[in-house]
Amino acid sequence: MTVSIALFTRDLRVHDNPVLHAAATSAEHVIPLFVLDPAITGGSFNRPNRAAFLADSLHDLDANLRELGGRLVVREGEVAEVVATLADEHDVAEVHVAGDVSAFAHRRETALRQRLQQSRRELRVHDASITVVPPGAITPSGNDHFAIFTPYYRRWAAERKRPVLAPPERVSLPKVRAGTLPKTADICTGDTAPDLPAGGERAARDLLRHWLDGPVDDYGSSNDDLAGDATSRLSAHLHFGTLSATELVSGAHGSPEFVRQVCWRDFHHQVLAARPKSSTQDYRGHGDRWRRSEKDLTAWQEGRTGYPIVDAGMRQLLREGWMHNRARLIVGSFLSKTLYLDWRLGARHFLDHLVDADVANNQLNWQWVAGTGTDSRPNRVLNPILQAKRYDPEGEYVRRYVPELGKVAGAAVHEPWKLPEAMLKDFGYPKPIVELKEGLDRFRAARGKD
Ligand SMILES: Cc1cc2nc3c(=O)[nH]c(=O)nc-3n(C[C@H](O)[C@H](O)[C@H](O)COP(=O)(O)OP(=O)(O)OC[C@H]3O[C@@H](n4cnc5c(N)ncnc54)[C@H](O)[C@@H]3O)c2cc1C
Repeated sequence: MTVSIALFTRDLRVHDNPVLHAAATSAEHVIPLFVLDPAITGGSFNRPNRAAFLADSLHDLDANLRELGGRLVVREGEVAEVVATLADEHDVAEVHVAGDVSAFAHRRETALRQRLQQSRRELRVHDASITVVPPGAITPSGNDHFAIFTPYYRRWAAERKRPVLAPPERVSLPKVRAGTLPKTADICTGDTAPDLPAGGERAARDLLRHWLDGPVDDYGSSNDDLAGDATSRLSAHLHFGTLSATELVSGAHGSPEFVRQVCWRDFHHQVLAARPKSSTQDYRGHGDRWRRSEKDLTAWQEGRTGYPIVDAGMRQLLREGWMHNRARLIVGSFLSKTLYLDWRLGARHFLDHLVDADVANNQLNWQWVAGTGTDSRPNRVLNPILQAKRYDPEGEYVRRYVPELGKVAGAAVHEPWKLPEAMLKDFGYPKPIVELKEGLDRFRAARGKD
């Protein structure tokens, strides 16, 4: 009898899963394993919104594996130790795991390899599981990664993608104790966002079907329409791997604008893989000496800056654990440029609340917005009023998330300070915490651009 282990990390699905597929075809029996590692549950990345999504996803994965004749095996403990012990108990020949790019993932892979080597067992790492094109698989001449998106995208688009894999026909377990599927509270305590989406592969596949059935065709013309909410909302599923990016791209090939956007995800992963320190250190420093202001930071976090479009984005984050990409760009520029506060503070707040947050996409998008990353125009500053009028022309998005301004019709909602003083007071909405010109002058001076 041969046994393999499929170690799930952030590939919590049975469809198009190279790890599960290889483990199930390389041995007669497979142990589909998830390990709750205290290094994760005790770390600063573990937050209620993602914990709830993870718990949903694990329960759903278990249900999907049961339909294939198996179930999810759960253990708690240090991952390399747990896997090695289980491998010894069942005389496992191969352990399969997805390749990943964060510093934690690198440490996990090294520890697993070393620990398994002690008992001459093999670790097989599947690099095209989390991204479409494995990080490092394509490089420009003379560099170990692409630092500019457009040339990366050209090469990425031309690259041959692996075929989409069907779920294994059968998942046959050896006799093994299943362990206990965790509830959200077992992973992390604290309040979740009131309108948090559900996790799990079934929810992902419902969204995918709906998305590919029509909305994806309009992506190029509507992805920046804040009120239209016309993006896929698949980001958390891509983060937890309840949907495979390869399958998404393969199904969406008729919408090149959408596929190009998904490519940003691979782009940031290959930057982080080559420059692990860019999760905390400037990718391209400008010698910034960021301001410090608890008051400004709190106003931004709570959505009380006095700029309705910024506040709407920040409150969407608190309500849903998710924010529209255009709003992320606006609030990010506002924090790091208009307020000139350290991008790491913004990234930290996003990590605390975003259900889709991951190190590559969050930290490197923050660096892009702050001009310390891969943006070729690092000193551009988004004017929140112009952005609001362009991407929320009727003010609908703002009224949805800033109810105090619910009675202000049309685009007037973007400049409440122009309303009669008494009316504004009645609404209880704050005055702007900074003049835009003051913020712009300060930023330009700091970057030596005045
Ligand atoms: C400051 C800031 C922080 C961000 N933090 C994250 C994060 O932690 N996690 C995250 O997944 N995305 C992040 N993004 C990127 C983007 O905002 C989200 O991926 C997107 O809003 C998710 O919604 P959607 O699934 O409807 O996207 P869609 O527009 O439908 O796009 C489809 C998929 O493409 C990928 N994608 C789209 N845009 C980007 C991008 N700019 N960078 C990387 N991948 C992208 C995502 O996986 C997304 O789900 C951030 C952007 C900014 C400006």
